[in-house]
Amino acid sequence: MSTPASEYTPRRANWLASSNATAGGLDVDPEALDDFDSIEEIAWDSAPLTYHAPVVETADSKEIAVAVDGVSMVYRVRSSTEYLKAENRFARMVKQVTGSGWAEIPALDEVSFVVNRGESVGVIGTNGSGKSTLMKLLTGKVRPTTGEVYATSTPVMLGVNAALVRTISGRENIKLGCLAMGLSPEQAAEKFDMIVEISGLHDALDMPLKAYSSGMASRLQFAIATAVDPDILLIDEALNTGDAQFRARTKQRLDEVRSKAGCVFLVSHSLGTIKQMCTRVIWIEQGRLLADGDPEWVCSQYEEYTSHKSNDRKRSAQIVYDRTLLKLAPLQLEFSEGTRPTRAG
Ligand SMILES: Nc1ncnc2c1ncn2[C@@H]1O[C@H](COP(=O)(O)OP(=O)(O)OP(=O)(O)O)[C@@H](O)[C@H]1O
Repeated sequence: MSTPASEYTPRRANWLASSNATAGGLDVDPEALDDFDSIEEIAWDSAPLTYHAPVVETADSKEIAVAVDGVSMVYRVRSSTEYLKAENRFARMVKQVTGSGWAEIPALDEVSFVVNRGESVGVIGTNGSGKSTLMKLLTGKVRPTTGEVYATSTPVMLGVNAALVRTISGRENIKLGCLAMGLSPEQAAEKFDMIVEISGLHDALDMPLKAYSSGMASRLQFAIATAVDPDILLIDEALNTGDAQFRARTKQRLDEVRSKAGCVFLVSHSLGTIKQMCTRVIWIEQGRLLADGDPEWVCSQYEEYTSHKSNDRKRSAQIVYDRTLLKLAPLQLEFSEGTRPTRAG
């Protein structure tokens, strides 16, 4: 799908190459310079950036499961302070009295990618980067501000928020949950063993739910939610509640979905879970698609980025951001006649 990116020469390397002459023979280790923001400033301006032309991708209707085509999302929310930004005094007073100031919160910016059947895609990014927004758009329940999401079948969001009844047992909750998700009583009975198996709660099945720990309840909710057999499955953070055994069983279930020619999206802050479960990783940062590819590589860039961020090394974080972005070939989607999948929703 992607064209090999031309090699990116880190700016610091360029700077060091030119500075060797002036370094008076001193042996300077580039890595040792990482913490010096002033040096980063010099490095920053010394090398030009090169950007790729977009890769035009013709979507193959036999392979494709989801296509996200130039999607941007801006939330509009009422803001109590927005009136201060009104153009003149009168407008400001009106807004102040009516409280009608609106603030715009950009969440996604021109995101494009294609996911084929059988893929399991991890979605990573720091807090507020736009992962959940992307998931909401994939379900089709929320429309993007611009761009379009296409899917061959309606993606199903698997959350841990399916309602459970506290006063009845886990066993009864499984039956009730399946019926609530639209399964017939026969289908619910068929799925029962699998749900118990995934939840790992064999011994606690007849206890009322109020006696479950929150982790146990989450596992039960998650297991019930997996009873539906969606073609495209979206999971947002749900896997963080379980232990290693629970994750292993869940992986098995996700592999089943994938093997039935479906695809899975998994949002998680746990890179271990992502690497274990996914065949491909998408990194969304500040609303932009920053990387899309091999889980090991994308996660390692992300780890480097977050480590710089958490140590307040803004320049170094920015360098990792830019370097990673340069490896991404921007995608321009093209549908051949009659092959455009339906809009998600
Ligand atoms: N319903 C909403 N109304 C207004 N702004 C929103 C809404 N939902 C999300 N946002 C904003 O959109 C941006 C992206 O949020 P989103 O929840 O998609 O990020 P995230 O990557 O899932 O974050 P986290 O990892 O913390 O769950 C944030 O700036 C957030 O404040």
